[in-house]
Amino acid sequence: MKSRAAKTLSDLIDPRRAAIGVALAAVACVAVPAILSPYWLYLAITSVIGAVVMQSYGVIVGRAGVMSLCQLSFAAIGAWVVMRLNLADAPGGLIVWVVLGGLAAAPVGMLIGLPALRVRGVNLAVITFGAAVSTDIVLGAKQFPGTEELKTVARPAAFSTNANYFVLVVIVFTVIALALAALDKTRLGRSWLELRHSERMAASHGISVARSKLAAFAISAFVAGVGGGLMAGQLGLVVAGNFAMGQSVTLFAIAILIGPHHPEGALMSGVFGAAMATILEKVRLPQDLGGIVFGIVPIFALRSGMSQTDFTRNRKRLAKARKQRDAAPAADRERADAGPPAERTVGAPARPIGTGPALEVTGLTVRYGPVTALDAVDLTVPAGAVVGLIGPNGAGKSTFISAVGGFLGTLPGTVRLDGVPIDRLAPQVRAARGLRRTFQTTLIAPELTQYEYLDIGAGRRLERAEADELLEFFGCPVGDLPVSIVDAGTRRLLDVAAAIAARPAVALLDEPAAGQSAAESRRLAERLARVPERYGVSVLLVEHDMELVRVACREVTVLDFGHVIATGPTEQVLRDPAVTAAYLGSSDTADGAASATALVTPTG
Ligand SMILES: Nc1ncnc2c1ncn2[C@@H]1O[C@H](COP(=O)(O)OP(=O)(O)OP(=O)(O)O)[C@@H](O)[C@H]1O
Repeated sequence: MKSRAAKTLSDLIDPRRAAIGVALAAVACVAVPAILSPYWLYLAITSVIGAVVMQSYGVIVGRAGVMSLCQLSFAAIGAWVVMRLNLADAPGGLIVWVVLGGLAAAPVGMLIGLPALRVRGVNLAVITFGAAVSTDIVLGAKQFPGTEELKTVARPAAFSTNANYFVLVVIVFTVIALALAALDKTRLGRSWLELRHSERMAASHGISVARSKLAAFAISAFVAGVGGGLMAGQLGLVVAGNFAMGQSVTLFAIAILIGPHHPEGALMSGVFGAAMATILEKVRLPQDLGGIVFGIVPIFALRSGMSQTDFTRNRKRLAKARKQRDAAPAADRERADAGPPAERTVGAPARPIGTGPALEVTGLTVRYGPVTALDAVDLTVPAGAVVGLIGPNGAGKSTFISAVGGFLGTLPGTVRLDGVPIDRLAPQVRAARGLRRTFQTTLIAPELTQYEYLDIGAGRRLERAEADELLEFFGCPVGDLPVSIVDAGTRRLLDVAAAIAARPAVALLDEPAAGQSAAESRRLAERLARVPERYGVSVLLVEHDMELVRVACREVTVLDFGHVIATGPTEQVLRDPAVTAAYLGSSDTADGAASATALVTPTG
């Protein structure tokens, strides 16, 4: 049986899909030039080149979720390089020039991507639009090389006719589509998906948000540059108007609407972008209608939160997954209800547990303006322990997790992991060093499957047996189910499994039992108590469920208004009158009253 861990080409590219894609491309290469008149063939070439440019939107907008409005500026760079090399009769010919054009655009993409490290959303859109405006101004003032001399771009002999040039652009489109599909399966591709949903989640899995975004800008600029170069090859001479900033915005709207991160979406977008004006002309409708349609329709896509191709693919995937789930043997569900297997026989070995504290926090202070959320908090998680962090609502528990995880920047106080100071490190570096966290609100990308999410968490490709063992242990349905069909409570457990999959020194778990029934919560508590011995991971557990805390934690620290009011063995701390008083102080909330009752009435 083939191992999941061995990353072969067929792991990166679905052979069936790739074969279908290549076959369709081959049919198009034969049929389109044979069927279409020269006019429509020319339009078909324009559409496929448009589709290549849209593939660049597919990377930056569709995959990474970054609002970029200057993709045509990158295309202009590609075209410029091709025209310059053509004017100089540089060696290599058009195909080499096109690649060089893409390579020239990539660093410019990274440069424009630098502000994206600090700003996002509309602000970033404005910055990228500024780049498009600057390109417009520069191109308006300076002509493309070769236009004065009227030296048109020389096509290679094999692609000199339009019929053959169509074949070339289809090949380029197909190669890019296959390369991007393979990239989707790599850690970089998955990191884009996480970025699109939550940068904090990505950082918590050890992913560098900066590197992933810059890579998205560079790759998307490369693809757009290739598109621009092909455009120069098609037209012979290009002018500033071919890359107008307004066009960049229209293509962005098409990207949001159609979803060019899927090959069929890129093609549809290319056809729309290139042929819309002609179709309107043919049916005798005013050209302005195109602009109005592209202004209004994306609003619907934004409201559904999905592009057209995502919507269609999602529906198919959900239907398939529901069938898969309903067909799951009853035994599987029963197993989730029973206790976990006594011994772990698969997967990576447990992390060796040290002797000193796994996590040692001293004097940690966090202020949000006038609110002191944490005031010189000390807390230790001994190696091999599950320690509870409890306290009424607003006590500072989540702030503590974020602060220790590095999500609130550099703060007063020290944080040591396995004896090594980590308090000056970025969140993704802390995660990579062995400090993982989960969030109160999980934002797992619904496009992922359970296995894919565990792979992201682990930072490596897990064996199927190892993935199933983790899922089973934490009470998730076993198998590679799409995340979109598992309920919110199960997603939290999946989050915990993904954190543990990385074998960190310490996992900070923020209310993992929220959304679980009392019985499920009890089961989770029993399993969490066994995490150190089973996986070698020490745990800090934030919870409101006192029954769970009692079963899972051997020690507890209690926070109230950002101060530690008690710390020590669980039962002793829960009987502390100061702790009960802190909870009763918040008994105006249902949570506080319930927790205060649970503190004094152990049910274990
Ligand atoms: N981003 C923020 N800006 C300003 N104040 C904040 C922010 N986040 C938290 N706080 C405040 O800091 C204090 C601690 O909040 P925190 O969310 O850490 O408490 P908690 O113990 O996790 O509460 P809960 O149990 O309800 O999750 C509260 O007074 C809260 O209002």
